Amino acid sequence: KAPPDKLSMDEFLVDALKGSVIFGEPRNLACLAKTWKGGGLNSKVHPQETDENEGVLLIEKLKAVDYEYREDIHWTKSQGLLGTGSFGEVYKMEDKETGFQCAAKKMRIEHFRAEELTTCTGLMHANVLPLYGAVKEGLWVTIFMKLMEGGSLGQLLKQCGYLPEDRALDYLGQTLKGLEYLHTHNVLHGDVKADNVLLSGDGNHAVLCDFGHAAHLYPDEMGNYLMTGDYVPGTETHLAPEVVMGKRCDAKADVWSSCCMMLHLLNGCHPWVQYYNHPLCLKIAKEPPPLREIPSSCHPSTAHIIRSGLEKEPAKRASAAELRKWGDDLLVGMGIVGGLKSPWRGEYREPR
Ligand SMILES: CN1C=C[C@@](O)(C#Cc2ccnc(-n3nc(C(N)=O)c4cc(F)ccc43)c2)C1=O
Repeated sequence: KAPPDKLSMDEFLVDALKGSVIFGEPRNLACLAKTWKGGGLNSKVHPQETDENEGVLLIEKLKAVDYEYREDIHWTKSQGLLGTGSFGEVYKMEDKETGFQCAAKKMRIEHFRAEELTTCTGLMHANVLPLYGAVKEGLWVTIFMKLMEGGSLGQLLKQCGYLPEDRALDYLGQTLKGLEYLHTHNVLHGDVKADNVLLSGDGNHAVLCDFGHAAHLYPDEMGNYLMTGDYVPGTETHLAPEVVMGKRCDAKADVWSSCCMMLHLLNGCHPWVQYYNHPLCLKIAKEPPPLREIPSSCHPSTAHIIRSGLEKEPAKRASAAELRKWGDDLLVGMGIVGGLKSPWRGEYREPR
């Protein structure tokens, strides 16, 4: 290891942060998270230090005490399980000192990918779930985030079958706004689907969550921003052709997934599964896009948006920004400016 005066700023920061929980900056958390990858140093070198507690809290309502933030001592899970994300369970939690409530995703360190934090630290957008901090306690990593009382779009679909077109268009539009922001910050979400879109208590505000499959996008010699590193593929039914073919992919992979999600919202079932058996990867690579699953009752412009996002060639596929713009114009065209016509938890609709 380089002598202290030769450490980079980040290495210096991490050295100072190891073994403590502090109130700090997103950048501090990103640096520390990189040392948690692969089970962290201590789990191998010093197995006895498996209750070491370190991390960075990003909001003042989560209060570390004497550089510690431990479950059941400083914070506690309240009520039941909210959901299960990629490799983790999500709970409602409460800070014991402030009484502040938020959500917490807890996972074993072997399942933790530093990208889950390095991709979302420092990002702030109305349609991206805010990060409140993260701590490691022994061999567990817990990530804190804003509580979304409306639950996930996946849960909404289970309750009401499929969504009316105006609601589906509005949720797709909000998801595309979040994707547009991530893509301009060279982040690929990697697992866009209804389970990873969360809703406010009144169902009107949607945010993208779960960066467990996210990846940083880097420019190649041609200036295309491509994904590198160990991408863990997302949900099979929503994977883009270039992903199943193992090609290096770019932000357009998220656009394909967002339109697979739109088919799920409109039909109440995932694309492909009604026509093909597993493994679906071969079909996604070989077959034409699932355009026959676009409901015939859809507005022609809604069908156009989905077709443009389901182009098999990434270069020909629309970007998140283009689809979002068409979606906005369509909602205006449909006369939906002030508010949506259909209730957000309407009557049950038998999946098509
Ligand atoms: C910013 N950030 C930090 C961690 C993160 O990668 C995640 C996640 C994740 C995965 C699955 N599910 C939920 N999930 N969260 C909530 C909530 N916040 O209220 C929730 C509520 C549910 F009813 C069901 C699943 C839920 C959250 C991420 O994005």
